[in-house]
Amino acid sequence: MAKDPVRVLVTGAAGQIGYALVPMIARGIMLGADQPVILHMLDIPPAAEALNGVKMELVDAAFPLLKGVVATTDAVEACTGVNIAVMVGGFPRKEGMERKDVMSKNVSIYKSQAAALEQHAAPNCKVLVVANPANTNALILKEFAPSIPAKNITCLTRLDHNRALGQISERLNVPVSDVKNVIIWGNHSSTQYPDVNHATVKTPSGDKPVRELVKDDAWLNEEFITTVQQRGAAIIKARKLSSALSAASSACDHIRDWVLDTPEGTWVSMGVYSDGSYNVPAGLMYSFPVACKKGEWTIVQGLPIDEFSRKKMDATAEELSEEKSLAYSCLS
Ligand SMILES: NC(=O)C1=CN([C@@H]2O[C@H](COP(=O)(O)OP(=O)(O)OC[C@H]3O[C@@H](n4cnc5c(N)ncnc54)[C@H](O)[C@@H]3O)[C@@H](O)[C@H]2O)C=CC1
Ligand SMILES: O=C([O-])CC(=O)C(=O)O
Repeated sequence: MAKDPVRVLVTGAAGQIGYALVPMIARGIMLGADQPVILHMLDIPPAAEALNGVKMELVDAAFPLLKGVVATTDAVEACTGVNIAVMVGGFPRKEGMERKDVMSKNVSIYKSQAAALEQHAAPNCKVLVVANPANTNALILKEFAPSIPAKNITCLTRLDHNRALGQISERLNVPVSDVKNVIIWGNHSSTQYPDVNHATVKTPSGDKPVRELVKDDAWLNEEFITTVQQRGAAIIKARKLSSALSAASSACDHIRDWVLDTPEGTWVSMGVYSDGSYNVPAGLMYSFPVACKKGEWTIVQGLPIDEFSRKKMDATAEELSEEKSLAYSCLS
C-alpha cells in the first residue's frame, strides 16, 4: 500500500540552499524512494516572486513522489501540519563576517517562528535548524516553543561531519563511504572540534583506526582540524557565496538518519540539547556523536576523552554559552 505523504517545511526556500534542497526532498533523497512528500516552502515577501518561480520549477520537474507544494510568505500557513521542518531561512554570513555578526538578525526570526511551529506543526514534528548561528537559533527555537519536546529540535553539524570524512578520504585516498565515526563536538563555528580519535576506515583486514592509517598526528591535530573548522569560510572565499549543495545534501543526511536509523556500529554528528553528557554543560545546543533508532537519537556514551580533546570540547562549549547570553541580550 502506498504510504501517506509526509509534509516537509523548508524555510528560506527561495534562497540558495533552498534551491538545492527542495529537489533533493522531492526526489526521495531525504525520506526514501518510496515516501511521498508535500513540500511547504516559506520565504519573506521580497522573495515571493522567486519562491513562486521555484514552485513552477518543481511542477515542471514532474517528481513522482511530490504530491503537493505550498509556497507562501505566511508562517502560519507554512507551518500547518508539517511533520518535518528544515529551517534554512535567515540572513547568511558574507565574506569577512563572523557568525556573531549575523546573530541579532537571526535570533528574532527564530523566536517568532518557534511560536508558529509550536501552534501549527503536526504533533511530534522533527525540527532541523540550518540557518546560522545554527546552534543558537535552534536553542532559541527550543526555548520559545516549550511544548515541542527538546529532543525534536536539532541543528545541522552534519556538513562539518561530512567535511571531516571528506578530508580523511582524500588524505588516505580511500572511498569516503569506507570512513566512519568521526565526531564534530560543539558549535557549528570555527571553534567546533572535529575529532578523529574514534574514527575508522574499512580495509580488507577489517576496520582500522584513522590515526593508525594516517600516521601523522601533527597533521591530524592541526591542519586537519583547521581545514574542517574553516571550510565554510574557504567556500565563501571561493564562491563568494556560502556552501549550498553540500549544506542541502547534509541536511538530507541528517533527517534521513534520524528518521530511518543510522547503520549498526555507526554514529553521526547532530547538534542536540545537551543533557550534561561528556561534562558538556546542560542547556546548550551542542553537537555530539549520536546513533538513531526508530526516529530517536541518543548520544553515544562512554567514549574515552583525552586531555587535548577535553580542552577543545570545553572551548567550543564556552563559545556556545557566550552566544546564548548574546542571543538573549539581542532579544531583550
Ligand atoms: N549549518 C550549516 O552547516 C550551514 C548553514 N548555512 C546557513 O544557512 C542559511 C541559508 O543560507 P543560504 O541559502 O545560502 O542563504 P540565502 O540568503 O540564499 O537564503 C536565505 C533565504 O532565507 C530567506 N529569509 C530571510 N528571512 C526569512 C524569514 N524570516 N523567514 C523565512 N525566510 C527568510 C531569504 O529571503 C532567503 O531567500 C544561512 O544562515 C547560512 O549561514 C549555510 C551553510 C551551512
Ligand atoms: O560558513 C558559513 O557561514 C556557511 C556555513 O555555515 C558553512 O558553510 O559551514
